[in-house]
Amino acid sequence: GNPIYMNFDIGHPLGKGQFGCVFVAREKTSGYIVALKVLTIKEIIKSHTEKQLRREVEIQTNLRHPNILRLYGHFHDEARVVLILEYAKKGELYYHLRKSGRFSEKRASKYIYQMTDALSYIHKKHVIHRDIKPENLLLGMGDVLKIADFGWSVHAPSHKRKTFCGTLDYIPPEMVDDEDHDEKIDIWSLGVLCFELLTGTAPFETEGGHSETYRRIATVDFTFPDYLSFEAKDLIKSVISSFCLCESALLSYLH
Ligand SMILES: O=C(Cc1cc(-c2ccc3c(-c4nc5ccccc5[nH]4)n[nH]c3c2)n[nH]1)Nc1cccc(F)c1
Repeated sequence: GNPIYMNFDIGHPLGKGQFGCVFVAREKTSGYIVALKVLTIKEIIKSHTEKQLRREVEIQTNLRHPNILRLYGHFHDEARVVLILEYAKKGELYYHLRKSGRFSEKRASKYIYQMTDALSYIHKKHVIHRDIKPENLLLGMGDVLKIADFGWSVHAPSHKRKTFCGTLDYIPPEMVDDEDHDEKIDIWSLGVLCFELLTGTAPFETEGGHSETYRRIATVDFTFPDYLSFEAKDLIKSVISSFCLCESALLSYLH
């Protein structure tokens, strides 16, 4: 029969993604609106992202959560791979943040709540996103947040036991970087995202180069604008510093 993309009326491009372009499309029989992401096989091979693509398809196919963009399926011909993704009616969160400069605490707290719900769902499945940022977030109807990209997500390392019995001195480096530490990377990003939604800027953003930014992250060197409520500052401080605390506590113990 016809190649499967004949089942879709292809509409306008929605955006040029990292690895390919995304089009709005309507499935002919059901009239269902979707986002089709077209990746050329040549590009996938050239950028050696085949393994990452397979992992992302596998992860995203198995995730079912209102705040995680659905991957309905995928198909390919000899030249390209096409992903059938959920269409998010209100587009990129980043666009709305730039347009309004910064969100009210009421609006930002709704998005952070939805993010937290989605993160606890994927962490229970031992999936870590590792790339939470406004550019990877979309908005569906009713202002529902949708995590769109799982390009850098991984399955957390499987652990025999949670706590170490005996001294820490003999544990290998890979065990130091344990699952809890990994999941905390997403929580750290949640703190950074919270700051960015409330102020329109990233907390450690600097005009200087990367080294300046790294220094500021390592020393948790950021300041809050005056308009933030005590609660907002308290939440961001506790989320960001809890990561540093456990990280530095563990490392200082080991040296
Ligand atoms: O590549 C992505 C993530 C992704 C999602 C999208 C994307 C981009 C835009 C939209 C939109 C959308 N709706 C809009 C409304 C107005 C303006 C712009 C809009 N974009 N809906 N759904 C989308 C989905 N681009 N890239 N996932 C992926 C990649 C490889 C394997 C896999 F299993 C998943």
